[in-house]
Amino acid sequence: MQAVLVGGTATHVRRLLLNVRPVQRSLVQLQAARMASDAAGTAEESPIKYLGQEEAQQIDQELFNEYAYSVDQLMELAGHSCAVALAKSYPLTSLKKDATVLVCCGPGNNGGDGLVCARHLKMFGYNPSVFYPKRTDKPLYKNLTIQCEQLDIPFLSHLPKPQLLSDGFSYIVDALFGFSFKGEVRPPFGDVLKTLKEVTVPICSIDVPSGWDVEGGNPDGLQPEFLISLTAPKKCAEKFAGRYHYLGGRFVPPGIIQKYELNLPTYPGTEPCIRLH
Ligand SMILES: NC(=O)C1=CN([C@@H]2O[C@H](COP(=O)(O)OP(=O)(O)OC[C@H]3O[C@@H](n4cnc5c(N)ncnc54)[C@H](OP(=O)(O)O)[C@@H]3O)[C@@H](O)[C@H]2O)[C@@H](O)CC1
Ligand SMILES: [K+]
Repeated sequence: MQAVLVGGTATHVRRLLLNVRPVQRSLVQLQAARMASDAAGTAEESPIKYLGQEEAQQIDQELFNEYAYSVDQLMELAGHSCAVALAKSYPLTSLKKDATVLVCCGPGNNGGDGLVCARHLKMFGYNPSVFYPKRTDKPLYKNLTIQCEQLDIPFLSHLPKPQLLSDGFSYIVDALFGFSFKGEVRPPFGDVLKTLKEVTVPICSIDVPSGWDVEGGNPDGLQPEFLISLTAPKKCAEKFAGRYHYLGGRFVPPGIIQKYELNLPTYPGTEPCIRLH
């Protein structure tokens, strides 16, 4: 705490810390740190942390097991932040082709984020379609699928050729694999990634560009124009050379931010996402 007791803030901060419950302390400490750096006027923000694969999975488990969040909750917030960041990058009025968007969903939670994102894009006035080749039997995914179907979001039975995709869609959301992707791509996703590599419209990746090693990236893989990192960027995001890099998933409790030294930027106002570059 010494580092944050600057100028007239010391007594105020001590009083605050005495009067709050332990779970609130980290919030107060975060705020105190901000007050201190504001007061000093010199402190530079530490750089945001880029997570390794194991660390990302550890945080994921901690959110569920120790912080008692459910997958549905976080997926909803994550998918919503993806749709908002996409709408900021590709405003409805700037799109031709009736604002058609294709959302490609994989078998895990990254695919679930894609289904949530598709639903919110529809609510925002876009015309999403979904390609979801390997479905999971769990109720969460079934429900997300029904919710999309009830909004008349079409599900494609196969992935069209690159030329048709480029002609038919304004951009393509890549929600195939996130931080649990490992090893060589297995069928049917090799063909899917090959097709996506050939399209000429922007590819927009959720959390990790699919087919990239979560830490090392993939210089021969997809080169998305847009990436939204969820919770915190993964190491591979250092290799992202596209136009829009967002951070979303504004649900990380201060305890986790501190424990893993995430150094997350401050989200503006009530925004669910923030542009990193
Ligand atoms: N707390 C958070 O941070 C939150 C995270 N969230 C989101 O969850 C994402 C992580 O989700 P996840 O853990 O379910 O894994 P994900 O990356 O979707 O992939 C798993 C699937 O891929 C498959 N698969 C793997 N490798 C493969 C290969 N080589 N070739 C082919 N298939 C392969 C694997 O198959 P299996 O090994 O089971 O056969 C499995 O089916 C994360 O990135 C973020 O988007 C938010 O929803 C909520 C908050
Ligand atoms: K992805």
